Amino acid sequence: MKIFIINRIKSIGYAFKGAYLLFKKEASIQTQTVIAILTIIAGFYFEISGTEWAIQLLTIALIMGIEGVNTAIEEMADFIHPDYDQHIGRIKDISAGAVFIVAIVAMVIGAIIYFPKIF
Ligand SMILES: Nc1ncnc2c1ncn2[C@@H]1O[C@H](COP(=O)(O)OP(=O)(O)OP(=O)(O)O)[C@@H](O)[C@H]1O
Repeated sequence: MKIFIINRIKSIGYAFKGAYLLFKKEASIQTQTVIAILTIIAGFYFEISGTEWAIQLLTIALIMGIEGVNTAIEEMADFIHPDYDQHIGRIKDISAGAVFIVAIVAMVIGAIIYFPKIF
């Protein structure tokens, strides 16, 4: 049991290190952080409901989480096969496509929440 708890604490430490690397190194995550802060400010300004807060925060977490996974896939692809390769290109395109899908849905969710409050 003690070993289990120590290992879990170590895992949290590794996860913190990974999140720190993402925020420090990845321009796309930095951009998304700025957008997330702006939407949180907008949430307070327009006094969105509890449900809208939950959906907004979930959307922010989803987009940043999937961007983190995309970055990890790109890093792994570059490590395993640094040279140009059609398959690596396809893997990276599919990974970027996953981020794109979430980003489109996030924009639609933003429009559903804020359009009625602005217009
Ligand atoms: N080794 C490779 N072989 C073939 N095509 C590649 C390779 N590396 C990148 N590409 C192509 O270039 C695109 C961009 O790849 P890249 O790794 O620069 O990602 P990115 O989205 O620009 O990420 P970031 O902005 O985080 O660096 C890929 O989606 C793929 O189409």
